[in-house]
Amino acid sequence: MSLSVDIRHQLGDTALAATFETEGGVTALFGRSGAGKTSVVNAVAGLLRPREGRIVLGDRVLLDRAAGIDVAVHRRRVGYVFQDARLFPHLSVRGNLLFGAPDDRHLGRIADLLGIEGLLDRRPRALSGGEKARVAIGRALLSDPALLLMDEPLASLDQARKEEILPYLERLRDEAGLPILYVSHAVEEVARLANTLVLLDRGQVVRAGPAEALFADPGLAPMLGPRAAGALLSGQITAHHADGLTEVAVSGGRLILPGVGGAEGRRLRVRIEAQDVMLSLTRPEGISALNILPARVTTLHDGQGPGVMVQLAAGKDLILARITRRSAEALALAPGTECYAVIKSVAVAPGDVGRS
Ligand SMILES: Nc1ncnc2c1ncn2[C@@H]1O[C@H](COP(=O)(O)OP(=O)(O)OP(=O)(O)O)[C@@H](O)[C@H]1O
Repeated sequence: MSLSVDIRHQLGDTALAATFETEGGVTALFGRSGAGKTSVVNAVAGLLRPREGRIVLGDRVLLDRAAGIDVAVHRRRVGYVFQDARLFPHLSVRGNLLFGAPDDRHLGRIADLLGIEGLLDRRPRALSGGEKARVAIGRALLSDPALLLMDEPLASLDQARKEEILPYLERLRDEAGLPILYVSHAVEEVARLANTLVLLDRGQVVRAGPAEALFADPGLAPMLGPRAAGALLSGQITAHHADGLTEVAVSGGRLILPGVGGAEGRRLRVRIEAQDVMLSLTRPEGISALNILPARVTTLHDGQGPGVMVQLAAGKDLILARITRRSAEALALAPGTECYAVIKSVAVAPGDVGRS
């Protein structure tokens, strides 16, 4: 289901002006603190009432200032998951899940989707942070929403709990069939989940579009953080090896990655960080790195320091490599240069690999 947002509002000193469209899946709102992410989500929920604009979900107009339409919060059919789970302490997990649900028909399916079937009779105080987050997501889903809003749902969790929940969020994205507007300022999370990326800065949308294209854009690296920049490759598991490595076919060749779970044939999204990619003009021999992909330089983008971000085409995928300007000059890299992208297997962390 599509969502179209086109709003303007004054927030103190910040002029919020957000325009973007998405066809469904996960749309991530990304930007630094104060960029306006929560305000956009609140406007979609109906909690913030923009001075001007239009918000349309599927064929329902939620807001149209010019036409005098402003649908009330409880009629918008949006589920909202906050950073802190906000569960009711006096209700069991079952009671929390069914609070606001029209009936309990979907309780079993949603509890199964989120892996909380065994927790239904517990009270929130007897849950871990990750379990609380999953119950909060379940409660939002059971209210029969047409759209799910998630404002930093993992921000209060440690890395291990985040890793625990991300696969459930991927399932939700792929199986629940409802659009998700997802606020985060964690690049890894956005890289795992987003189909569409909306980059916000000081209240304005800087860029909006398909996540793969934006992650591969060297010009956006400063905004994502040069150390966090990295392209997304789509691949498919072809074999699990006895030494714990997994072979993944990508359009430009094959990658050997450390222990990726999933059956052969499973489609994956792999994030390769730009700082983990080396470039060579000849195919390297006698090197420990297991991944060597033939590639062609498409663009070079100067950073502010001594670094340069190189975008390469490897098959149908784009890769980013962050190298020094000195190296780029020594190799005489220019658009069209044929080279090899060299990636250490262990540089790809388990959190960089997700379902696609
Ligand atoms: N009611 C308000 N009155 C005045 N200014 C506001 C109000 N609400 C938000 N702002 C300002 O608008 C800007 C955007 O805030 P918002 O909470 O949407 O940002 P955010 O990107 O979600 O930030 P964070 O990542 O810190 O949650 C901030 O500068 C904030 O101070």
